[in-house]
Amino acid sequence: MVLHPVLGKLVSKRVVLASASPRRQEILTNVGLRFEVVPSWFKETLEKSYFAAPYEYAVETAKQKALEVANRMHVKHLRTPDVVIGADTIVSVDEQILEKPVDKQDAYRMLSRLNGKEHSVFTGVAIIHCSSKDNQLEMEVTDFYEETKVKFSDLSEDLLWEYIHSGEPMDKAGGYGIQALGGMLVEYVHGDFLNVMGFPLNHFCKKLAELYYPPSKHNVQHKKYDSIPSVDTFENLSDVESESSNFTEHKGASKLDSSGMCSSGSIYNSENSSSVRSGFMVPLENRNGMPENATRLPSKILELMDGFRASKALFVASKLKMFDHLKNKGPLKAVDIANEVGTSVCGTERLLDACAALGLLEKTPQGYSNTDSTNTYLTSDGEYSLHGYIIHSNDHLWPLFTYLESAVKEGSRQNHRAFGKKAEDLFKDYYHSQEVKQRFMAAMHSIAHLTARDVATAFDLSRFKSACDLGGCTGALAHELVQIYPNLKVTVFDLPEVIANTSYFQPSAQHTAPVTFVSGDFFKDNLPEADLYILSRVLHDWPDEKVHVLLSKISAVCKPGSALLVAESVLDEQKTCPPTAVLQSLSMTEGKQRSGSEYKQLLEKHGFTNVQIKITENLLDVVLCFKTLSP
Ligand SMILES: Cc1cn([C@H]2C[C@H](O)[C@@H](COP(=O)(O)OP(=O)(O)OP(=O)(O)O)O2)c(=O)[nH]c1=O
Repeated sequence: MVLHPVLGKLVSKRVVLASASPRRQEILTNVGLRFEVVPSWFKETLEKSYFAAPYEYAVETAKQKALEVANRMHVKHLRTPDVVIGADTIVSVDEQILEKPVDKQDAYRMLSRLNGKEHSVFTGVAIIHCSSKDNQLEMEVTDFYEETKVKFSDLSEDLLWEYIHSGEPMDKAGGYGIQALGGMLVEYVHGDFLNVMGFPLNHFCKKLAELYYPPSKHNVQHKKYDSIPSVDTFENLSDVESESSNFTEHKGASKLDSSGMCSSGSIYNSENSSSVRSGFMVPLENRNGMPENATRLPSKILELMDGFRASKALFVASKLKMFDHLKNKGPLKAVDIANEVGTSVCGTERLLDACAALGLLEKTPQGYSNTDSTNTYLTSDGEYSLHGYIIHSNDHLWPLFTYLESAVKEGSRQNHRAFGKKAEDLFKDYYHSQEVKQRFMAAMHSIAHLTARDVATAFDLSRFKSACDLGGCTGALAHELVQIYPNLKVTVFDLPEVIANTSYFQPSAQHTAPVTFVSGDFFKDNLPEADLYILSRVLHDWPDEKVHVLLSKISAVCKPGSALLVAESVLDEQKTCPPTAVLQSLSMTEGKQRSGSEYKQLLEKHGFTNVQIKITENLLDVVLCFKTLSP
């Protein structure tokens, strides 16, 4: 999917759409972007005569909408978003700006002006990247606009009034909605249709590409970002990715303080095709080479020092199912939640306040309520719930990490200290305790379900007729695959104890081809036949020797032209990125996280060639390779 790598840059960020427009929400949701909606309170009352051109008004309004939300979220809830997106759509005819009609007469006035003529629809968009430094909000603003020309046919008075009485014009710029009944009024459209609906998606993706994939130093003269970057292969992963990993190093945005003032001095300077600004913060150094702000609190370090408290607060609130109660009954006071879950009122209040401080809850005089992303990810029954993984982190990983010091000294797992059992014995518990098994499967399911779409679409797999997901657990990836590739038959192959417990995790309404579950041990048993084998989150569990055994087994059953898809978090060549994968290594299992070149080497050794790696930035990256004639 071509757009995906660019939008993928937003996956790990807290994205807020500062707009109440259902069309904007729909356009961004349709392309898989996950975001919170916080409608802006900015009143659209800027003095139009101050703007030289109509689009300048739309851009400034979009910017003010986004700034208002960024500031409000920072100040009111101490919950600074990473990215805030604002937009404003206007219709312009004869140099006049038309916004939403205030009543039916106003709608009639607007539609009559548009009747039989061509007009322009401008949407201004502001993308604000926020960060909080010593509790001060810092913002980098990028803005742009898109113009689409629309021509109305000659329309009769009756038709105009009939349209107005439909109620459709009232919440739309220019008094019409091209995407619904209003489409009947339109003779032609020149330009981006979605721009008329309120959000120029294509230009937005190009702007993100400029921000996240800036031209490299070497070819700055030649590289022009008028297209959206597509799949990163192993060969071309190098400089663009590494140079773009830290947003604050990018040119192409203006830096604002929380008052909305641009540090370069200019508050308004928009161009259609680019918005290159100056004004980057460079740490000042005094003569001794000591950063001048050394006496200010180092926020990153403080954040890390407090990280364990934050994690535990999240774990405990999840374990006590506080987010579930709030989803069903919120807003609730601390005393109500304490009564529901059987905890102390004072302890509950402190925990809920901590969750609010961490941005997981909203606190108002009416009580506490979940944020949108808490409803989506933290309640136990949501489709994209991470509850299973959080409970696994609390019950299994937390005790292990308590013994990290011994783990580092001894270079081995600490299961015996954390659980009084050796790792092998603990593993047997998974088979004997139904509760532990379900918890572990729920944890694996959470991650597999959340990453399934990215894994399934990282490469075009439509050429394959059959796939076998080795260690595919609950079938979360398999179900996504059959949905995306209707001609693909997918088999999940996993241990009998796992397969026996998959029914709980199956999607309730199955509109797609069913997935087949087969029990077996991929080290010992024959593998089902397939054109495409999948190993998702399997290889990092095993040391190289075991990986060789498994790969040679797959290679032996793979016919030439068949492929192997590996989904893992791929480390950079320095092995310091991404941090989640690097931190996971501290569990000291006998397996390990590997870099792109390590995966390439392992796979090539077993006759797999044309190794391509796609960095998805959503926990799991994807490696695809093909079996050649002779290993
Ligand atoms: C011209 C046209 C506009 N529109 C809509 C897009 C925008 O939602 C709306 C213009 O109003 P806006 O002020 O841009 O947006 P909004 O009020 O809907 O939301 P917010 O201010 O919270 O961001 O008109 C259509 O849906 N179809 C059309 O054909």
